[in-house]
Amino acid sequence: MAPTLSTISNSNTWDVKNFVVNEGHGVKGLADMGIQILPKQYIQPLEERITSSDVVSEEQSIPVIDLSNWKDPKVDNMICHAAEKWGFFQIVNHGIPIKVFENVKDATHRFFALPAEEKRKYSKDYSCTNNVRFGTSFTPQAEKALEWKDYLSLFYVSDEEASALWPPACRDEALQFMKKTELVIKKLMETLIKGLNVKEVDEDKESLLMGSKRINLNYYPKCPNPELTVGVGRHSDVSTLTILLQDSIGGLYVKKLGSDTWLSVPPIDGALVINIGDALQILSNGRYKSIEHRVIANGGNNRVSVPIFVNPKPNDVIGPLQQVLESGEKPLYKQVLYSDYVKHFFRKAHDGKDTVDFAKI
Ligand SMILES: COc1cc(/C=C/C(=O)SCCNC(=O)CCNC(=O)[C@H](O)C(C)(C)COP(=O)(O)OP(=O)(O)OC[C@H]2O[C@@H](n3cnc4c(N)ncnc43)[C@H](O)[C@@H]2OP(=O)(O)O)ccc1O
Ligand SMILES: O=C(O)CCC(=O)C(=O)O
Ligand SMILES: [Fe+2]
Repeated sequence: MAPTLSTISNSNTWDVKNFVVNEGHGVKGLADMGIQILPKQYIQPLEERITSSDVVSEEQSIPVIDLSNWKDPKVDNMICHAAEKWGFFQIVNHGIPIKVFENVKDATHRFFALPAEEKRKYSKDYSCTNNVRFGTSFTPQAEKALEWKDYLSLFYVSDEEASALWPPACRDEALQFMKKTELVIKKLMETLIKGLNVKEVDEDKESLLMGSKRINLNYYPKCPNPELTVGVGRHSDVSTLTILLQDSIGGLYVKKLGSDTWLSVPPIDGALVINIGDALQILSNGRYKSIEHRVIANGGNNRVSVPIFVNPKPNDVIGPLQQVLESGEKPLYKQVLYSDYVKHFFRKAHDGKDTVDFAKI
């Protein structure tokens, strides 16, 4: 029987988690019912909520790098400097048509507007492939409090597989976004690798740095008590590099390196947010930083974001690159199978930067 607004308000007697997670309604299903009070399953401990005293100032934020004159070596220096000191930056004038961004954001809204029965076909229990997964929160089975977010996660294998298995509501736009960002991703990676004294990116290196890609479509519905919960908890990405498209709503916060303060990442029309992931932190022996970030919930608007996670291949072994250690630097990380690293990340709740301990010597 469909729950009524009054049973929903009393989340002691109604199984919210079953409705949202197992029945595949997602948190959007909950928000669409018009709940006025946040169910207790979403109330985060105080230390996980972001307050104004945690934020430095709205004026200070991550670097914005203009790529219109990429031939200028200063641009390469800015990219490597941002990767070392901030772990996060935005790029503008990158040459990717804005229409591609608009299309994939519209497609994200279109997918999440589908009825629960349609979206559920792509959930872990029903999806005919591990490469397509609709879900909610992060790891509901391991989390003490749920996160206010639904997602569709698409692991790219080939155009043919995407055409056959990705949801028609968003597959062409997601694929187009991946294709149109390819060149920028390649150039960013070459710049970063040159900055590590690696002269040549051969086939093995290319696989390690960008052998696989995953695109997520994130949906954060309007929330009745945004101050009590989070959109995404504190984490760093397990990718080498993440390319993130956010809409105009805002809500992404990034930890300032070496401090306990958080900076908001303001939406800039036409910009992409770039961040270093754990795999590149490990490969660079800690020179490039994968930085903790999180997303707040929003009381006034629905929000979407679309990250492309650029990764090693699942079967690659990652550890500090030999070229980085040539100068006599001591390795900080051991060699680990990348899929073991990712499985470790996905089997626990978000816990800030703790995932990287898995690879520490
Ligand atoms: C969702 O909210 C998020 C997501 C993120 C993501 C940040 C990233 O950086 S994603 C980039 C990750 N890298 C890759 O995907 C490339 C390499 N891929 C692999 O190594 C494998 O494909 C695999 C991801 C390890 C899955 O391999 P498989 O053999 O299929 O293993 P399983 O046993 O099925 O899965 C292991 C474990 O992980 C859970 N899981 C798998 N895929 C996802 C997914 N896309 N989203 C969420 N969880 C996933 C799966 O349920 C399994 O857990 P069990 O407990 O059921 O064993 C950042 C922030 C966010 O909020
Ligand atoms: O929605 C955002 O702005 C960031 C999402 C994020 O950090 C992630 O999906 O890994
Ligand atoms: Fe992230």
